[in-house]
Amino acid sequence: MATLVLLRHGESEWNAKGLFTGWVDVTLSPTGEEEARRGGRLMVEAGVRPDVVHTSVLTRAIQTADHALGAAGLLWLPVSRSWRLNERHYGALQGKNKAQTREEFGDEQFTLWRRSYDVPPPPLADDDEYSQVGDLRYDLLPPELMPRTECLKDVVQRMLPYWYDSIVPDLAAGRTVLVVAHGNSLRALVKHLDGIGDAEIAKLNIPTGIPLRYELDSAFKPVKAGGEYLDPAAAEAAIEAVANQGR
Ligand SMILES: O=C(O)[C@@H](CO)OP(=O)(O)O
Repeated sequence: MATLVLLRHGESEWNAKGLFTGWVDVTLSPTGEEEARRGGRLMVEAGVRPDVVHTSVLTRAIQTADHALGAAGLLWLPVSRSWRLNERHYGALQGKNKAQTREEFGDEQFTLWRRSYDVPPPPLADDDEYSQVGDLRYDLLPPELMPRTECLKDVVQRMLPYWYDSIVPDLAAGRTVLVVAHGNSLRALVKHLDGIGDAEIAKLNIPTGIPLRYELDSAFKPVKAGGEYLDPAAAEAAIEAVANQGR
């Protein structure tokens, strides 16, 4: 049996403003920093002690890991980072207000772009102010892998090699693994873990800053579907709020 803990970053400055973020590298809001510290305290209270940490290369996930580990007295843990855990690239929606986008394009199109499995938003132009083309942290990324937009299916495809090549070996070695990432990269991982269907995944939302614990069997599949939030009541309310963004 292996323990995996998933943690979505705390509220970011753009979550607070209701903007589509994707690969834009925004920082945590003060609320998000506190959420992250609380996430660390929840792990301590539940007796969950990660041995290793994996984060995306986006600042909000890195800051969340640091705040959570700091609160848990575990800042010294080994950390690996990968672009494969990044938030879904939101294409031309990056930087746009969610409520305004819903008003402009209608609820059906908004929901399709936001939660469908295989409909990506239009691509983001390389010279757009919110493009990541030229960002130093992607220097070693083969140019053909650099996204201009992604649907959730694309995220599953680029995330799974990291799951199998980097996270599963840690679990197989008996380590408790903490993954600090994003709403949609974690939806992609949960879809894989729980075997959620392409249509059903539209209904799954992940709250900020609340650790989600999975016990995994020898095939690295959940012993209990859906895992367990370390604060289930807070998670329920926060999930509802994420689902209703833009409304
Ligand atoms: O803007 C984003 O990058 C994501 C997560 O904050 O938004 P959504 O939950 O709408 O997919």
